[in-house]
Amino acid sequence: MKFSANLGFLWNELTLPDAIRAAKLAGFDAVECHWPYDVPAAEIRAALDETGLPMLGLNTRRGDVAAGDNGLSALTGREVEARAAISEALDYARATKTRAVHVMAGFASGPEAHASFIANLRFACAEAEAHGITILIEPLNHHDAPGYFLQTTEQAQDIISEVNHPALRLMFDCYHVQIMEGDLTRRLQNLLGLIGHIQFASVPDRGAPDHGEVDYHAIFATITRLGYDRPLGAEYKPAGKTEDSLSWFSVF
Ligand SMILES: O=C(O)[C@@H](O)C(=O)CO
Ligand SMILES: [Mg+2]
Repeated sequence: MKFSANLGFLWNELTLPDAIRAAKLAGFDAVECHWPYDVPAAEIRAALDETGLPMLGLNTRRGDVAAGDNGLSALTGREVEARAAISEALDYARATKTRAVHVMAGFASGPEAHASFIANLRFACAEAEAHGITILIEPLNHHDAPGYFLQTTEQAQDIISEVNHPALRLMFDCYHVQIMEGDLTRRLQNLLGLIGHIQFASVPDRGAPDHGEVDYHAIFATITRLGYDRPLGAEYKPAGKTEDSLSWFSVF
């Protein structure tokens, strides 16, 4: 198996360039992050070049986090901000050779929110395609993100088929999908052609994948059997130091 360190959670006490170096030292094959915008892209690019690790993904800005925003692209009336966030993320991705941008929907519901999300995703896909960047959408669970627009893979599947653009893919985060829908093995199998990236964490505590209600031995075996060989995103919250949370790494 190949693994990507999600630096939003792993080594998040370090600067992002140093976290990239720590992931390399620990033996990860790739990295991904959440919101890298406080760090000049050139510094990230230098750390990636130095370590040889690819950056698999980053997220669009959430908006006004202090006011409760968690993404902008499904927010009717906030299209200008949403598209600025998408363009900013794509520029940052190009400058760092990051492969995918996760377009965050935000807290919203209903047909207007759906229409806004579709229109903003079409904008994102058209911009991304020219640069070979993938656009990801990710269902989040309703305990961690109550009221988030995108909550299930079924809803994501409908959105992907309505947008109907080759740049748009599903971020299948096993942690969120297990909480909302379960049936991980069948869902991975059925959605394989739509999946752009897979992430994992224990359920329900979002820790390392060596405990909890999901048997990651079985899930990773399924992913391998399906022929998916890209790095899987370790997006979990270490109980202590990241280095002390990595015993699962040699097991899988
Ligand atoms: O699962 C998550 O929370 C992340 O993948 C993310 O990008 C949104 O916060
Ligand atoms: Mg995730």
